[in-house]
Amino acid sequence: MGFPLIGETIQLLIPSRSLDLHPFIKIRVQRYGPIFRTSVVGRPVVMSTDPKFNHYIITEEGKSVELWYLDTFSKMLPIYGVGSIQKYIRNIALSHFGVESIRERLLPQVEQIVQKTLRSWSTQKSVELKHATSSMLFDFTLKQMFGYDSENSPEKLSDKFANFVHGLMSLPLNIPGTTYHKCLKDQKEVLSMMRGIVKERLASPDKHRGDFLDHAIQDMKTENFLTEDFIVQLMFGILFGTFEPISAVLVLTLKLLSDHPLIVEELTAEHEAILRNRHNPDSSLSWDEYKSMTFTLNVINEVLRLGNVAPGLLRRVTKDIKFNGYIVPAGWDIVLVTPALQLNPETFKDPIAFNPSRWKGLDSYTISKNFMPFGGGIRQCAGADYSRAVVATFLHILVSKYRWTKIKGGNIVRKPILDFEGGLEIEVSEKNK
Ligand code: HEM
Repeated sequence: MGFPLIGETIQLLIPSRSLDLHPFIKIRVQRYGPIFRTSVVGRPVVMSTDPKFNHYIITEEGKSVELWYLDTFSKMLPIYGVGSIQKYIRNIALSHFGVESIRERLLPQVEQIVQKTLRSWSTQKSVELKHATSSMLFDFTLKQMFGYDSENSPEKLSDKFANFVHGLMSLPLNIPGTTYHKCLKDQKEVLSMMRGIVKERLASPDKHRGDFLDHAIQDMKTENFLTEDFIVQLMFGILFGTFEPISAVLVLTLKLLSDHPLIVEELTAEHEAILRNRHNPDSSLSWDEYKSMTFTLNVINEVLRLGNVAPGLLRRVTKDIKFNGYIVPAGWDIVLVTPALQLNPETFKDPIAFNPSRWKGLDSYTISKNFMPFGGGIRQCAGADYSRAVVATFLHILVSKYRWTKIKGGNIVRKPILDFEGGLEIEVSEKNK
């Protein structure tokens, strides 16, 4: 359990520079077995790499466990709720970013923003990918939510949001000059911009745009918990879900692809075939074309498996849990270490190798039990399909129309959230120029 109060927090936060399972987990699994206890950020915690226990806990949501996030996260992102609030958030997110919306509306719009972004990158000497993809996703998500127009916005709000995200993992010391202080300040500014938009909409209830914000305002008539402040926090929370993980996946994809030219060739062949088979070469990406990207979707699965963007699922025990002769008492926290399953050599041979072709041989049962980049059970990510569609569309335009080379960076660091030291700088140019 480590030292009094801080427990083993420092050991957990020691950065690891590999895609492999964090040494904190590896060492303890070797020493104590697949389920062990520790103390982190002043809390007693059980960490599990055991598939059976993990699945059991996922099905216990709302019975003997509930969602838990680190105190800094829950203070800054108070929106991830329980019960009817959770259902509401899930449903509204799915109705704007779920499969139906992707098929009916989003796919061509994502294609357009990616085309515009890549065209602009191709005019620059170099692009820092994490910053540039985050900015693209920020502008696009807010455009979907309330028609945000980044080009005519006086400030680069995506930079402020990036500072906020960066500060979330810093020491929570609110003193001028600290990262955390800046994080709170930037969060306030983004929230204040959103609050202004919500107020404007509430003041002109007759105009209907049919977007996310209209939907939420409409629901204020039936859902008591939906206040002006709740809607602002809701949009902020969904923005966070989009901004950080998708950009991390995009950066890791390009980092891994730049190290594996043969995989880029196979990917390019798939996308050139899609373009060749099109009746109208100017038509936009269709749902059927997206669904036909078998290899691309294997590349994305492989990146999600290795990336482990969510380093675990966090739960708090509300009623004593008995498992294999042990008791996890109420009040303890549980971390389901899903990366351990995704990097298990018995399921994924040579687990650290980037090998998208491995997915051809995996059956759906094995996948469902061992691959959980988007969580599982009733809390399974509402943005999973959208995230896959964004990455696939990005790859479609990139490999069919552009060339890129890595200039520098792409050094992986887990703290324990995936990051890239010094970012990843690339140069992009149009293929036919
Ligand atoms: C690569 C991108 C993403 C990853 C890896 C990811 C991962 C996850 C994970 C692991 C969970 C489960 C958390 C838990 O059980 O504790 C989750 C939940 C959630 N995600 Fe995502 N996410 C991604 C993108 C998105 C996007 C784009 C959206 C919004 C459009 C989104 C919205 C949500 C929501 C609303 C929940 C909560 C669901 C609930 O509590 O019912 N996510 N996500």
